[in-house]
Amino acid sequence: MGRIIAIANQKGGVGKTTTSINLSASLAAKGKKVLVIDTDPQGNTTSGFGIEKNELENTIYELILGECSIRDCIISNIIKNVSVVPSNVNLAAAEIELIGVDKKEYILKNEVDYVKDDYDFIIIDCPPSLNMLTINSMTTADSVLVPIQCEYYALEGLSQLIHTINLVKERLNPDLRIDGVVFTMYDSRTNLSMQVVENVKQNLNQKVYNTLIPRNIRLAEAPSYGMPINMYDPKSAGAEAYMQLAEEVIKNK
Ligand SMILES: Nc1ncnc2c1ncn2[C@@H]1O[C@H](COP(=O)(O)OP(=O)(O)OP(=O)(O)O)[C@@H](O)[C@H]1O
Ligand SMILES: [Mg+2]
Repeated sequence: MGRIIAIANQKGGVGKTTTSINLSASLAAKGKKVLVIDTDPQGNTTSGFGIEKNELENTIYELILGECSIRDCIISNIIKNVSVVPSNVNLAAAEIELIGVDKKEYILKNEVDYVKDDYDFIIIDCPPSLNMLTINSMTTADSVLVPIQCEYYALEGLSQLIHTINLVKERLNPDLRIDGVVFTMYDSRTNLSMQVVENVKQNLNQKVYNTLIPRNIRLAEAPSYGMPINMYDPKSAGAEAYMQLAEEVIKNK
């Protein structure tokens, strides 16, 4: 049965999508079957895998509205061992269209239940907010992986995120746990990065992954070629880091 990990932090631009794409591709390179679910109307995970996001008949939007089933919107093996539930800007309207819908917190979970035995890992990229899509992702997930950018305001908003995770756990998904924290855009040349890591370790009583994702220009370039880093530049520091993270995630059962 697949392990379902939501990649979440309501802070924007911390590396959720970069981690979703490259952790998934690295797990796949290690022989794991992976489904990536894009729940962000920005659709960056979708386009990051080279999918033309505005020409899709079925996306997570249709799935959330009950207009298609999950199998109708999965794009299979976009790269070897990676399948994608795509998203695009249409999803931005879902929040409003869900007003008054019964049990709307469980829509994604009910669909993922049909396919979770088909995969070793299901990775859900969350939008930068604590909205109904993020709640759906957390209701679906076994655990939440929190990317934290190595910058001065890193801790800001984390208590709110943890509060949300705890609320979902209490009311919607009793088995939900925090998988761990992963530091992104780490710059070994600056004291700031080191300080952020130390600060978070001291103040946040959570598992911290040993892998530090470096700030690496190749990671920023890869999406414009529609490729994960291990295809775009497998020898880059970014590719190596995400491979190492994948290994840690596999061990962190
Ligand atoms: N390790 C890294 N090194 C260099 N650039 C990075 C790295 N990680 C992410 N980036 C770049 O930083 C920007 C934000 O990253 P990303 O889109 O992954 O964050 P996000 O948390 O998904 O953002 P959003 O909250 O908008 O969904 C992107 O331009 C991305 O290419
Ligand atoms: Mg994103």
